[in-house]
Amino acid sequence: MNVEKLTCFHFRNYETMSFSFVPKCIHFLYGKNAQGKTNLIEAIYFLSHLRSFRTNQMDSMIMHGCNEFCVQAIVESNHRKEELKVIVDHQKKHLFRFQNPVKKYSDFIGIENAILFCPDDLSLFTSSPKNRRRFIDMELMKLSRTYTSTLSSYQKLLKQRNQALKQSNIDECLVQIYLDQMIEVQSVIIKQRNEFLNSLMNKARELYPFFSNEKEEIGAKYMTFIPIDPDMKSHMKEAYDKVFEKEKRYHQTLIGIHRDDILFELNENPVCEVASQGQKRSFVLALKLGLAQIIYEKSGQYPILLLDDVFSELDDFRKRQLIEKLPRDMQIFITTTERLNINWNREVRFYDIEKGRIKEVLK
Ligand SMILES: Nc1ncnc2c1ncn2[C@@H]1O[C@H](COP(=O)(O)OP(=O)(O)OP(=O)(O)O)[C@@H](O)[C@H]1O
Repeated sequence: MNVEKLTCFHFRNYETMSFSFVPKCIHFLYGKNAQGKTNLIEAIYFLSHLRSFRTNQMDSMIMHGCNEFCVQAIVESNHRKEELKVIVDHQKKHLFRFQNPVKKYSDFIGIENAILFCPDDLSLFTSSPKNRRRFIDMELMKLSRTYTSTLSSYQKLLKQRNQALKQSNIDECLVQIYLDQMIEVQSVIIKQRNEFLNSLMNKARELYPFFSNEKEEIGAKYMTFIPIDPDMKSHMKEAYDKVFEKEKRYHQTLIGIHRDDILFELNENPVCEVASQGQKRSFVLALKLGLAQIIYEKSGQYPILLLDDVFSELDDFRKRQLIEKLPRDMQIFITTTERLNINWNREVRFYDIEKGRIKEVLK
């Protein structure tokens, strides 16, 4: 998959920008601090995920003093062209594919499939469970439209059940109707999340030794409120029966997949407790490149790889190993403030970014 052309209008510090990029090539975005390198990567990421990796506030991406932004791209996907456009105003996102409006996010997310590796990724191990669930959910949403609709059904049912539990006179029959449906969708979601995590870890386990000098074992466990086995639905019924009196007192659903977590492990200890920064970096690199492999196996093409400011964080050994492991067919965007003296052994293009303007340079 390749971004062939990217157009930004009133996006962060890009007033109007339209630029063509080369397929399967490494694009090296160089510039001093605060010039717009990450903004450009954010625009590509936004078209893939319909959200930013830096903020939950859509408004903050609109150029100061303007009312809306537009990000548009021509993307090559499995030898076919896709034309994608998103306009964001202060109220909402407007999606277009080949200039036709797209109503459902699930029909848009993942058409352009980009994966990101940035310094903030290390917080995956230490931040709240919500971020770890989001990591898995975003990737599954890009890979499967049915996952997106199953997840949004769950969120809708959870909201409805919570509303029913909030009433002073709780309609227990109605609460049970929502619960029966929630149990059905949760068993699907748990299975998909768990299978995805297992296959991702199989890839990551193979890749980790390339980024680590030591012999270490990495692992991950999907943590949910019931045992993951063929009897999941009856386990759920039991668990909800046990907690129902408490739910009535607290007026909300107290257990469910909206509280699940992933426990990442290094030599069977929680990563957040034992791993050094370097080990966390190696772990995330293995996860992201493992993800690229999974996407390749499922879709027949590599995603676009966005590496934001990561080379300054990696030691020489990890830099070399990363370069060696980057698939040759992958289009890659790398931001950095330093001109790197590296033999890439493949086609590389260099760009200077200054005050929201991009210009191709020789080196
Ligand atoms: N909504 C916005 N409107 C206008 N300018 C913005 C907006 N949001 C951010 N900026 C500007 O974008 C610039 C930051 O761009 P970006 O985050 O891409 O920096 P960078 O080149 O990656 O720098 P660094 O190397 O420090 O990470 C800053 O000058 C900031 O003021």
